Amino acid sequence: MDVKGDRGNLEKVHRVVLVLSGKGGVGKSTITTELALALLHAGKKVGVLDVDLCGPSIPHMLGVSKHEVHQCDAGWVPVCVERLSLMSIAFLLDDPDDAIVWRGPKKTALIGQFVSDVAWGELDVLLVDTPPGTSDEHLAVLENLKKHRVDGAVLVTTPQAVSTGDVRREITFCKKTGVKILGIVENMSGFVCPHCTECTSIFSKGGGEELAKLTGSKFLGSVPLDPLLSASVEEGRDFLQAFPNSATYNSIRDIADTLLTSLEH
Ligand SMILES: Nc1ncnc2c1ncn2[C@@H]1O[C@H](COP(=O)(O)OP(=O)(O)OP(=O)(O)O)[C@@H](O)[C@H]1O
Repeated sequence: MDVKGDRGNLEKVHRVVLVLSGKGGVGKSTITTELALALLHAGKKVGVLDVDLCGPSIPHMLGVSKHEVHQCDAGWVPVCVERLSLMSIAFLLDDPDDAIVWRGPKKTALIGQFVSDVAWGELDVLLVDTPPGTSDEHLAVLENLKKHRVDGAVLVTTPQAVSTGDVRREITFCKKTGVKILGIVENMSGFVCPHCTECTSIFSKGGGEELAKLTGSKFLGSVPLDPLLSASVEEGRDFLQAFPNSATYNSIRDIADTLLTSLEH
C-alpha cells in the first residue's frame, strides 16, 4: 500500500507558495518567517521548507537552530515551533555555521529529497524559502514540486531600483516556468524610529508597488525597516507576539491576509 498517496507527503498540503527574491539580503527569509507566523496566528496550519541551502537562516529566526530532525516511516519529521512545522538543511548539519560547498547535482538531489521526504501531515499552507536569484536550486524545487502542485510565488524586493530590476528577472523566471505570481512585497520600505515609531523614507519608496503595476502583478504590501523586527529575528523571538500594536505588525498581518485571499481564488 502506498501510505503517502499520489502526491506523496504533500497529499494533505493544501497550498504551496514559493518565496523568491532577485538578490540576497532583501529580507526574503525574514518575510517568509513573519508571514508563516502571521498565518499561524490567523489559525492556519503552516509549514516552512527552507531550501536556501547556502544560507539556511529560518531555524535561527524561529529560535530552533539547535534542534535535530528525526526519521519516521513517512520520512523526516519536521521541527515544530508552536504549531508551525519547519524543515531546513540547517537541521542536518553538525555545525549550522558550516558552509555548504556542494556541486549542483548534490544540491539538486537533496532538494528532491526535501520536497518528497518530509512528513508534513495536514497543512493549510507550505511556504518554501528559496535561495536568492534564479539557479539550479530553483529549477530543482520546481521540478520536484510540480509533481505535486505549486500555487504560486511571492516576490520580495527592497524599494530601490537595483533590487526591483532583479525582481523583474524573477518575474520572467516565473512566467517561463509557469509559476503564478501571487504578488510582490516591498521590504525595508521606510525606517521606523525606535524612539518615536515614526516611519521615515530614508531610501526611495514605492519601487515594489511601481514594479507590480508595470508587470501587472498584485502588490501585497510593504514592510518597514524596523529595528525591533531585526532584533526579534536575531534572537529567534516571535515579533508578532511581542509587538502586536506596532505598525510593522499591521503591515505583516495585512500582507498575510491578502495572500490568503489570493490563495482562495
Ligand atoms: N523589515 C525589516 N526590518 C528590519 N530588519 C530587517 C527587515 N527585513 C530584513 N531585515 C534584516 O536584514 C537582514 C537580512 O534579512 P534576510 O536574511 O531575511 O534576507 P534574505 O533576503 O533572506 O537574505 P539571503 O537570501 O541572502 O539569505 C537580517 O539581519 C534581517 O534581520
